[in-house]
Amino acid sequence: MTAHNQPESQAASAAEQDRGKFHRRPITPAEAQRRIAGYVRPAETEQVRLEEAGGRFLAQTVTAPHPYPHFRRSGMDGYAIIADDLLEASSDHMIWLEVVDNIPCGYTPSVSIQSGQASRIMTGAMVPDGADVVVMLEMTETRVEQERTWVGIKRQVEAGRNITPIGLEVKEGDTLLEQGACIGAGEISVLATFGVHTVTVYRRPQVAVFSTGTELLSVDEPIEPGKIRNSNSLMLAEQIRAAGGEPHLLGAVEDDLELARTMMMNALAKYDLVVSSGGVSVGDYDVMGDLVRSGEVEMLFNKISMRPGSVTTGAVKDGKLLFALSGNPGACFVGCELLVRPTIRQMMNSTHDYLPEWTAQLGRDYSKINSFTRYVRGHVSVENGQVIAYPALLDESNVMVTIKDSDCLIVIPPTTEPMPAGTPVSILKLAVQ
Ligand SMILES: Nc1nc2c(c(=O)[nH]1)N[C@H]1C(S)=C(S)[C@@H](COP(=O)(O)OP(=O)(O)OC[C@H]3O[C@@H](n4cnc5c(N)ncnc54)[C@H](O)[C@@H]3O)O[C@H]1N2
Ligand code: MOO
Ligand SMILES: [Mg+2]
Repeated sequence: MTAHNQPESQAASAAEQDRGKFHRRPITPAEAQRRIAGYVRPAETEQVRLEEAGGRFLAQTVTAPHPYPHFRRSGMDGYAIIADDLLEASSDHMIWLEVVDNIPCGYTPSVSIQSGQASRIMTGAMVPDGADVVVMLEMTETRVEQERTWVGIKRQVEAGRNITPIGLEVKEGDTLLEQGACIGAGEISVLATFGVHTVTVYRRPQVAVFSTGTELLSVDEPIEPGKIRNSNSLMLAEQIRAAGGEPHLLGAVEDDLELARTMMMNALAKYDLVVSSGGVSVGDYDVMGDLVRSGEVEMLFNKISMRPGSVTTGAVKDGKLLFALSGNPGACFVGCELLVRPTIRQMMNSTHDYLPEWTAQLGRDYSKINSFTRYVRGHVSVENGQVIAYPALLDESNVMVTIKDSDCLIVIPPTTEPMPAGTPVSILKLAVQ
């Protein structure tokens, strides 16, 4: 359908429809986030092998079944002895102790140490009872006499040296990892250490992604006048993956209410979360805006006092959330980072659901004034110990190319004055690969 062959019945009610489109009540970004959070349902859980758990979110709290280390551990290759045996040692007075055992890693000592004795011991091996210090091999010399081995030491050593006590890192019963922790290399090391070889994690939220726009070509199609390739769907899929969700690319539909309705309803029925791009503003073919207002879904908001993405729309149907993001790539990107990413992470109980907020100095003047909060894409650098955030030179909602150069969103509060370089600003750090 083109603007020129619009049916008459539609034209007749255009004025009424327009009123519904225009009179949107903006809510703050924080209020939009709060409303969404009220509808987040936790994802189901599943068991995965530890080697496949990277990037997943723990659905169990893990406590330590034993202390770590669980035996007194030597930190050096050397001799386990009693520190008091060296009280008389000095550079001109070598103390000789009899070597009564040799303890490699993985073995238990065969004897306890008595005064006058030493056990040769390796790094990581179990320190024998009685010994309270391990003297490094380099500080010793040995001699063998009548098949008995002696170790000589010329220095005093303080008790406890080179012995890691039981439970130094972790006491039995300590909380190791909280539910909702994202499993990275450090977490895997902890879980492996304590024998957790299968982990209960949240299922990745299954997120449907589709775009609306008669102008959209798929990525493999040649360009045509008036048409563009559908970059938002793939961009969103990557953002969703990075947030911990599993994207499902459903393609694009033309700006047709029925096609969009079918796509949206099918997506809502099949997936945990639905994210669309395009068609949420006030244009004649902005079908997602119309759909959400139609009452078929419960609208949570259709205007947020932010730029880009002021027309970002949120809705819920049968307990499932729908995000109708703006078609403009910049607004689509920001809407996903501010609203979709936290939702995915909240579904997996993440304590780090929202983008981390830092304080920085504005790196160059920012002259656009607005009554809405702006989330300006930018990049951070540290200069003379100060975090500086440089706004992208092209940051309009419809600009695509500078998204890739950004590692933060600079928060410019509503203002009537241009903001000079050096002004303290909040920035939201983007998780850059
Ligand atoms: N009269 C008004 N016009 C507009 C307003 C307004 O308040 N009054 N708001 C503007 C703002 S702000 C934004 S943001 C956009 C929102 O547009 P829509 O969400 O309705 O998106 P579309 O109209 O479908 O497309 C906008 C733009 O984005 C391109 N696009 C769409 N989908 C994709 C995609 N999948 N990949 C790449 N690019 C895409 C599309 O071709 C358009 O250029 O409305 C303003 N207008
Ligand atoms: O949604 Mo538009 O991006 O407010 O600029
Ligand atoms: Mg539009």
